[in-house]
Amino acid sequence: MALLKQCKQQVCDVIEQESEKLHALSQDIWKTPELAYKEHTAHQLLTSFFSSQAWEVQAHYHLDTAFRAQWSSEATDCPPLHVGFLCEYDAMPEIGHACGHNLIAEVGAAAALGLRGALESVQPPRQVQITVLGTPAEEDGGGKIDLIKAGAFEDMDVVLMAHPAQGDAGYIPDEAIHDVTVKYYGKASHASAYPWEGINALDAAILAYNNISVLRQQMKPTWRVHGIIKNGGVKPNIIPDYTELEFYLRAPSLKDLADLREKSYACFNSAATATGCKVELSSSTHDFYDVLPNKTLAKTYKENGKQVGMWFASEETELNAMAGSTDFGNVTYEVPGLHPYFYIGSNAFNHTAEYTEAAGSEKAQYYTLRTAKSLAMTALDVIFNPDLLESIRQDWKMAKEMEDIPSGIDTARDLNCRAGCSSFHIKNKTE
Ligand SMILES: NCCCC[C@H](NC(=O)CCN)C(=O)O
Repeated sequence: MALLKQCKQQVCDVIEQESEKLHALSQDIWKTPELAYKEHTAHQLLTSFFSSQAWEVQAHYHLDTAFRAQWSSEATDCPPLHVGFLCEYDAMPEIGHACGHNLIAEVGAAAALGLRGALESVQPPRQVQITVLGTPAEEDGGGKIDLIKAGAFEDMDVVLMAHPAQGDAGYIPDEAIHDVTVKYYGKASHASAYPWEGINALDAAILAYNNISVLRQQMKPTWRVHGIIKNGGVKPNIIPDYTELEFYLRAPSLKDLADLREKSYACFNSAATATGCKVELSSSTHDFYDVLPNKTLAKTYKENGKQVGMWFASEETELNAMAGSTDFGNVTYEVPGLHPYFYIGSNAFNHTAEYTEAAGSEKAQYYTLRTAKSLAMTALDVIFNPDLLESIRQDWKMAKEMEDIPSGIDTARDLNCRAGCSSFHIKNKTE
C-alpha cells in the first residue's frame, strides 16, 4: 500500500506546515476561556479559520456556538465515505481551559487539514467527505446531544476526536452521567428565640450529603457520586428555609446508572422526610451515555500513534482506568466513534489550575500535533481499507448489543435517559 503510506506522510507534512496557524488558533481559544454555550470567541476563531482554509462553513449550525465545516473529494461511482472530526472549545468556571479543550479544537482542525491535504495529493480509492463539527458545551449541557437531535451525525461513517489527559490511550471507559439539582424548602425562624418554629433546610442538605456517603459503601467500585452545596443558608441566626445542592451520578453503563439514580434519589428524598422539608429534584442538562468501545478503531489509532512516537499501556490497563464522562458517549450510540486520550507533556491532573497552564504551554504543541496526525492516519486506514470499515461496523454493532439498556430508554432518540474529570490513571511511560 505505497499510496496509503504516501498519504500518511502527506498528513504529517501538511500538519507540520500549518503548525504555526494551528498553535495560534489554540492559543487564542486558551486566552479567552468561555463557558458552555457561550463560546462566542472560540466559535468565531474556528469558523474564520476554516473559511480562510477554503472549507464550506455553516456557522451557527443548529446552536449559536456550534458550526459545521465541510470538504469533499471528487465524486466516484461509490457513495462517499463520510469522516467526522469534532472540536470542543468550552472552558471551566474560574480555572479556564483546565481540561484542555483548546487542544481538542486544535487536534480536530489539524486532523481535518492533514486528511484533506493528503487526499488532495492523490486520487483516493473513493469519494471522501470530511465534516468538522464544532460541538459546544461538553463541560455542562452536552452540545453534541443537541446536534444528535438535529441529525448532525446521521450520514457519518466514523467520528473521531481526542481528549487531553496524562498519557496516551486508545480507549478509556468514560462513564454515563446524570446531573441532579436538589432543592430543600423549609421554614425560617429565629435560631435562638424560636427554633421550634423553623424547618431546617440545611439539616436536610447535610443529611442528604451524609446519606450519599453511607450509600457509598454499597456502591460498585466503578460508580461515582460527588456533589457540592450551592446554597447553605444566609445567616447562623436564621434557620435556613432554602438550600440547594448539585450532584453528579456516574456509572459505567446506562443500566447501572438507572440503579444508582434510584438509590441516590432515595437518599435525597429521605433527608426531606426526616426534616419535614419539601424537596425538588431536577436536571437541567442532558444525560451523557458511556462511551462505547470500538476495538478496531482503537487498535488502528494505536498502531498509527506508535508510528508518531506514542507509547500505550496494555489494553487491560486502559480498560481498568477511570476517566470522566463526555457527551461523545451519546455520539458512539449513533455512529462508530473513537475518543482516545493524549499526553500533553505534563503530569498535572485535569480540572486544576496546573492543567490550564499545561494546556496553554508551548510544550503541549508537539503532543497535540502528533495526536492529530494519528487521528488523520486512522481515517486514511478506514478510507483505503474497506475490510477495516466493515470490522469497525461489526464492533459497533456488538458493543451496542452488549449494553443492557434499561427499559424506557430509547438510546436512538430518547435522550432524556441517564448516563467525570477525575484523574486519568494512564501515565506516560517516560514520566
Ligand atoms: N454534565 C456534567 C458533565 C461533566 C463532563 C466532564 N467532562 C470531562 O471532564 C471531560 C473528560 N471526559 C466530567 O467528566 O466531569
